[in-house]
Amino acid sequence: MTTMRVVVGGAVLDRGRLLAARRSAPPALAGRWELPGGKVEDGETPERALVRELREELGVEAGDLTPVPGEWELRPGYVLRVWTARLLSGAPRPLQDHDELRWLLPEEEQEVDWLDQDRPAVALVMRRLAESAGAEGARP
Ligand SMILES: Nc1nc2c([nH]c(=O)n2[C@H]2C[C@H](O)[C@@H](COP(=O)(O)OP(=O)(O)OP(=O)(O)O)O2)c(=O)[nH]1
Repeated sequence: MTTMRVVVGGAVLDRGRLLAARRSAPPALAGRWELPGGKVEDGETPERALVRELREELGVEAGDLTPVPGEWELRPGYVLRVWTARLLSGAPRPLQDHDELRWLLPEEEQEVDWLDQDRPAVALVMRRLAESAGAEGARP
């Protein structure tokens, strides 16, 4: 039986923007932008892994996790799954694995060079953000 290793990615949302993180390693991925996160460890649920990774990498507490439908192959044996998340406390800082962070509005999605594997999930999240911004704008 082959076991797929799950890499969890956090689409951290705040005030209508998505947090993008620029990888600092390994050399093949450095400089490309991703959703912060990492590998689920043995015995850990994906949601707990994501909360842990966001704490380690960004120094924040995140919650209100909602799965983004879909699963994206990263390389043989590894899949990416994504959750939207809200900040409960702290301001994100690039503590580990990243050297820059940016908050992007939906129309700024293409301003960073996302890892290819992240693009479908990022597009879904940005579409939803744009829709909810539109709905808010339409309220009296
Ligand atoms: N964190 C993260 N990794 C991604 C994304 N997209 C993508 O292809 N990857 C790849 C890069 C890495 O090869 C792998 C995740 O590894 P990682 O280095 O972030 O995981 P980790 O924090 O658990 O690190 P480690 O235990 O291997 O040191 O998945 C993404 O959006 N977020």
